[in-house]
Amino acid sequence: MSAPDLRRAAAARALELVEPGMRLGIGTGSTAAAFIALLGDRVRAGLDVIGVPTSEATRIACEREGIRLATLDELPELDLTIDGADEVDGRLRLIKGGGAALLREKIVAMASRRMVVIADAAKRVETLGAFPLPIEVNAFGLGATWRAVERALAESGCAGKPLTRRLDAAGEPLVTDGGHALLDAHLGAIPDPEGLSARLWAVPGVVEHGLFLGISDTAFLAEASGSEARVTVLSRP
Ligand SMILES: O=C[C@H](O)[C@H](O)[C@H](O)COP(=O)(O)O
Repeated sequence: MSAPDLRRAAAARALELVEPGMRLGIGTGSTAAAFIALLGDRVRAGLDVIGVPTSEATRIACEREGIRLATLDELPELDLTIDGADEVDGRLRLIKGGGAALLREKIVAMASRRMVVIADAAKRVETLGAFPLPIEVNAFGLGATWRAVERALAESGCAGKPLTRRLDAAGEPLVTDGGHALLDAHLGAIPDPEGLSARLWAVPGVVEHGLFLGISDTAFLAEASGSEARVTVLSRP
């Protein structure tokens, strides 16, 4: 059972939630790409839905599949967002942004009545933080914001942990779809995600961070079971 097979299994389970006429938030990343491909098949078979993409990459993928798209200006309320995650804990708290799309992903998820996560079961963790936490920051005053973020991390019990600037595939500083820089906090473990979230939001220059807390209510997690994929449903307690 390959990783793409597991992603497809989780995506297929989420597709069962999609009903005709729904306004969908459409996530970013390799698992969301599997969902977009399956949704495209359904759309070509006659399913009428409209989607808001969470990144330029997703917009292009959806257009290729013939999925009707809108902006959040046109559709400020969505029924359901389906998206991947980099880590999921037992309370459905997430780290997202491995693909640099966290800002649009959070805006779209918050505009949705429901956000459902699709992921390989390997993304399930006991404690968030092994995956570097992405922090999107305004490029103006980056040095000062960097220092302030380090202080916020230290106050949250994550002292002395390295902060790095995300680079793109060409090795240049990455610029997000929103025109911002991205820092990655290599924390190992986040003892208090809610506290860290509040401290990061208090830093001028921080545009958004990759902690998604209290946003998603369900995760479909796929793992190999013999030659089959088994999808486990994780619900927020
Ligand atoms: O910015 C990207 C997103 O948060 C992705 O949903 C996340 O990184 C998971 O991506 P993948 O499904 O490729 O593991």
